[in-house]
Amino acid sequence: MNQAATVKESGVKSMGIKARAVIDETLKHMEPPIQPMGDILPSANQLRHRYPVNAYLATQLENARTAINNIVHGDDPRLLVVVGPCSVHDTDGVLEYGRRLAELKPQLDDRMQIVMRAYVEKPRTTVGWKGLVYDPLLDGSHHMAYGLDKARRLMVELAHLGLPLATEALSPIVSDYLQDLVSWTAIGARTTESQLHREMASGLTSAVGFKNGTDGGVEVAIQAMQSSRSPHCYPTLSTCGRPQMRKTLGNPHVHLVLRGGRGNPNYDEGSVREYSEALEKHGLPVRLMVDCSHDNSRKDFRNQSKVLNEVVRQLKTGSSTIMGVMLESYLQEGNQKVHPDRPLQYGVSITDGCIGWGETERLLSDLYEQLPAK
Ligand SMILES: O=C[C@H](O)[C@H](O)COP(=O)(O)O
Ligand SMILES: C=C(OP(=O)(O)O)C(=O)O
Repeated sequence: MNQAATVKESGVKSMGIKARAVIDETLKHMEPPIQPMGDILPSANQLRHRYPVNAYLATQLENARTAINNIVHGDDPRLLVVVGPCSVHDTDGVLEYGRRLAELKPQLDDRMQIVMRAYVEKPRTTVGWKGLVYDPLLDGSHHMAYGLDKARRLMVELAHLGLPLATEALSPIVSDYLQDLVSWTAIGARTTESQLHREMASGLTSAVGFKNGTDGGVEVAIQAMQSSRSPHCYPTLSTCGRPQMRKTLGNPHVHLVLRGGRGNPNYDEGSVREYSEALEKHGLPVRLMVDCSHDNSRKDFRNQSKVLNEVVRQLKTGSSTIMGVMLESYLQEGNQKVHPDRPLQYGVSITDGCIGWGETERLLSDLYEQLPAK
């Protein structure tokens, strides 16, 4: 399916005629994605030029980042809701999901800030498919130039739907290809303790959520926050692709994300109180996000609604600590394995199990009813 046409035909209901004209003008200049081309990668600047952030998107991104930062700091009472697929493997399916979410979003905007997960890199516990950027054809061929191109193109198209985007920043090099399109960034449980990721986070323009470690350890995420709030100096590649020493100012918008650990949840009232005290003790803002998936759901997507209900209960008792939630959701519920001889089921995750669109719509509408008006 022609993706440019898909966006054009989507009829973004919440946008005016002027905004649509800007989108059409941008899409006119988009060429079809480059084809697999071996191990030469374009530079981040080349790809940014190919799929640019125009003036319309720049304003939208700035507004979304400001709103998210305000929520993180407690200056906006709305709930931050990061929702979307565990991973992107099929850009058509993810665009369809994005169109549905973009249609729902305006009805929720006054009580929550919706941000869509566009996770194009996946961390693995040992080995496995590492995401669209690394292996876009899902067959171990690792056409990374094609993967980067597809990922950036998808993010531009989703952003044009009016959706702020979230991603996990995994490779500090890949981050430069995509970060200008991202409004909320995760540093995952497997990399929270890594100095490279803390350095990267210290220079990102988006708010950054540090997950607690896979063993449930929250201390590493608190240390990561302390590190990333400080300036850093580190070697990397420039956006032109040359080795560069990068100096960062420190990121004041870092925060904690509770995702459970070793099969045990950590979103209960006692845990939230304990981690709030730890944040306070370290002089950090007492604001955190609860990831309803991963070990908080005991890795069963059917438990995400239970986690969300408990978060709502805590919010209703007046807790000002929880400022956001994360849900793993896609078009169809569950997940599937990639098999070379079997076609994939459309709209089903190939990484962690997700709740389906029907449940997502229901949960978000119920959540809206239970949240106080702004
Ligand atoms: O979020 C997805 C997964 O939990 C994460 O990528 C780790 O997956 P794995 O344990 O299957 O490698
Ligand atoms: C991999 C993820 O989370 P975690 O780092 O908590 O496992 C994710 O959110 O996709």
